[in-house]
Amino acid sequence: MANARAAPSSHSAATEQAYDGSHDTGVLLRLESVTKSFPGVRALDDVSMDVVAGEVHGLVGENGAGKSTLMAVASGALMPDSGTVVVSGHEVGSDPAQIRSLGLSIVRQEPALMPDLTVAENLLLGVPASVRTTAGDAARWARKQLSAWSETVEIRPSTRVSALNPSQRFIVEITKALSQEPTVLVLDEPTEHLAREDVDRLFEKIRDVCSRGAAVVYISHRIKEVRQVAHRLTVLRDGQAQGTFAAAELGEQQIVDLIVGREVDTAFPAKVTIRTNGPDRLELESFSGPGFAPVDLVVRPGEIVGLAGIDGNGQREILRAVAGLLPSHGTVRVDGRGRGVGSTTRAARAGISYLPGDRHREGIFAELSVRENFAVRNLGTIGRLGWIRAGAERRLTDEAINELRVKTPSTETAIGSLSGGNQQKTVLAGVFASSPSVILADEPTQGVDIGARLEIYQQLRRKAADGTAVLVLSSDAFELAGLCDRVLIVSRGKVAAELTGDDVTERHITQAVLTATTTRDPAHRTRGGIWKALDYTAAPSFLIALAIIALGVFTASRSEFYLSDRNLGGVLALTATLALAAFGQQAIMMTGGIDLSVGPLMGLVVVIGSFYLVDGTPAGLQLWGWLLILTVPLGIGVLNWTLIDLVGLHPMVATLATFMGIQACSLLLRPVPDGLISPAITESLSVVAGPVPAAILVVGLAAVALEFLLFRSVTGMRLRGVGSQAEAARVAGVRGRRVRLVAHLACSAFAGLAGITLMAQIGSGDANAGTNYTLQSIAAVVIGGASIFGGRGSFVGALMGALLLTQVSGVTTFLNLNDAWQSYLLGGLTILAVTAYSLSRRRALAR
Ligand SMILES: Nc1ncnc2c1ncn2[C@@H]1O[C@H](COP(=O)(O)OP(=O)(O)OP(=O)(O)O)[C@@H](O)[C@H]1O
Repeated sequence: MANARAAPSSHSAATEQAYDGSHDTGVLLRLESVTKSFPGVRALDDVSMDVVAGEVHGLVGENGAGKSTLMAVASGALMPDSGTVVVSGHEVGSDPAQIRSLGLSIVRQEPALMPDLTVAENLLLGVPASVRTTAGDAARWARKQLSAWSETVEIRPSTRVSALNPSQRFIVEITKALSQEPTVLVLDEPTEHLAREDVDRLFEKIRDVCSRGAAVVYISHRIKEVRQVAHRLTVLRDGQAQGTFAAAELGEQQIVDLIVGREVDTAFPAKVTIRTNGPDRLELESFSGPGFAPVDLVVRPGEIVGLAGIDGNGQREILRAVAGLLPSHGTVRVDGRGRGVGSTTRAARAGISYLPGDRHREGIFAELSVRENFAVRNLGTIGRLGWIRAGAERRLTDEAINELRVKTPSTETAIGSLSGGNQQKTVLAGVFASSPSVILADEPTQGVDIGARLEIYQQLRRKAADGTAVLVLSSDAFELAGLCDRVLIVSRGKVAAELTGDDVTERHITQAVLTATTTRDPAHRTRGGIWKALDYTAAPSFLIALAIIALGVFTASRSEFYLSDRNLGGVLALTATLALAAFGQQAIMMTGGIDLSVGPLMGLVVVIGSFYLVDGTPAGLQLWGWLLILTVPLGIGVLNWTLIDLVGLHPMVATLATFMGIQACSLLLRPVPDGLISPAITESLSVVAGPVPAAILVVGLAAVALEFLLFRSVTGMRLRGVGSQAEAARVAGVRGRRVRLVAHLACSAFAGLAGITLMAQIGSGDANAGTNYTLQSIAAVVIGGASIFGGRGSFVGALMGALLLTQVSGVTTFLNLNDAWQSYLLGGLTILAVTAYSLSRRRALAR
């Protein structure tokens, strides 16, 4: 950025290329008169733009100008109010799958990845079937795709996406887009989280894409990058196109003026040294944590200190440990006080305020309004005696968002609907207003437009001048050079160099980062330990097996009858029934749903059987009975799906309604238990092989087959993908509704099968026979490792969970415990399992 003011430029005839159709033959993406409004805002107003073969087309504009919305329309994710989209010569509607098959790939500001799926699975699901390999070959194929990005890439195909840091998520997203060999590649602020060497790699890929005749749309606020890479650029302002220009003919300042539409000062605020006799504002002494060795560091009042380094060298971990987000050892002093941090509450109490680098995951509460997002960081100022002072809240919010020029229809708008840059500004406004002693800022200007970027630099400088210590982490050496008084170069977990005074330049920082040669202390590598082990899919089954064996051995030592054939056979038969119900519950929970109607449905099957499958019923009528037993559950599955997916009811509400409806039908048909099921049928359903019921053998084989389907087939990946992140799955071309329909049908079908085995066990028509199975099936899958939020679980885990629950119900008798113990044990086990699994997931998340 030049230290100069420039006059706003007009759209000179020399730079603007009016499109006269001469490029028609090479147009790969055409947007014509596209208009799109959201409540309170016209995001796009009659915007037209052509992207031609072989070019990089820059798309620039302030935060909220409409760039992402335009590309969402181009990729089919959003339906425009009017206007047309033509991709590779075909006029298209809002059909992401069709547009993708025509060769348009998009890398969004927030990667559309499914967090519970592995890197390989995300890559596989994200590409069209024509490019895709088989599920069994996914790991090898993914490794190949990733190594095309870089031979030294540190992303393993088997790692869950939830454990990746933002930069790695972008690399996976870009790799996914590139592996489709796109005709039009849209990159929406791809470099905000990338380290310098990855930016260079990306530019190389962009050149490759163009050299094979495809086109790239490049959205960025980094004008230098846009000028470096783009052939032409289109400027958007307040939803209107300001023209398309040949990039080489525009200077940096001209681009800035076109974007902002007014005179902009692009100078960094002057650096001022403040001298005080007081203690250092922030002091780290022998401060160590996961990913970095003991660090000594001070930030004096009024100082802005930068942290630089190649991504993954520990600089982010230092910042996060000071913020209390990572465990640490050593001393942190703020104004000479304090000893350790260890938690975010203690950090906040010490006056440390953290601006997260991962805005989507840690920075915003997407469903809450702009006002609430601001307020949550300033409860100390706007709260009194536990209550929010509405007047102060409104006033401070208005002031803060005006200062940073947050573009929002109102402060009551949900922050999730703002453009990325405006979200970032809101989070920053909250941090600034909290008047902290120390500001830790991780990539403070990510996604922020040029005008606001300068405002942020000025605010940081003003905060520093007021005595706040500012520690900034940025992958942009230019930003660090312009903003910081000192820059620390972190390499392999250690501070390898310090640049001060005149040495704080972009060139010196880049040079120091690239030449830093410390060695990492092996003791400070990240440790996963037990939590990481628990995060593996098979871990719950393993733990349950241990619990079953321990409980079994203990009970057998107390009662010789426990290991009798009769008891074991009984436990296994009951397990088969519960496991079948749990398989159904698992299928639906995998998609993020829940089915409360499972139990009554089992009861209804028993009731139907008690009318048609009794001795003396003609064969034709028995056949009719079997037909009903098999089809009624499928009908219930369709009904549940209709209520949830088509009518829009919450799964809990919808299936509670069907729970009551089915129960009422069963009670109407069988107000009291009656109707003896034909012994011939119950006996044939209760065949045993030695002490082992055939049913449990079939159920065991089914669990293995289902597990294989879940983890080794594209269908299984889709099921998990929809539950893990429905929107990302949709972007990946997965038809969520269809997947949920299959899950509902599977759930009810398994409940029907469980009803049949239950019928064999109780032998007569009892409307209440199945009701307990609803909660038990949920408990079994949760103990088996499923997440009630979807995306995680296991059929083998569900079977093991069912076995443990059945075992627990039985052992109380052998241990002479009263019946209440069944509930204690059941509740205790569920809480223990859920706590262990959710802790393991949190600990396994990216640092
Ligand atoms: N789903 C939505 N609901 C409501 N408003 C929306 C939605 N998506 C975008 N907007 C609004 O449309 C306008 C344009 O947003 P868009 O994300 O396209 O801007 P942008 O140019 O990409 O900005 P940035 O550079 O900050 O990413 C903004 O005012 C934004 O708040």
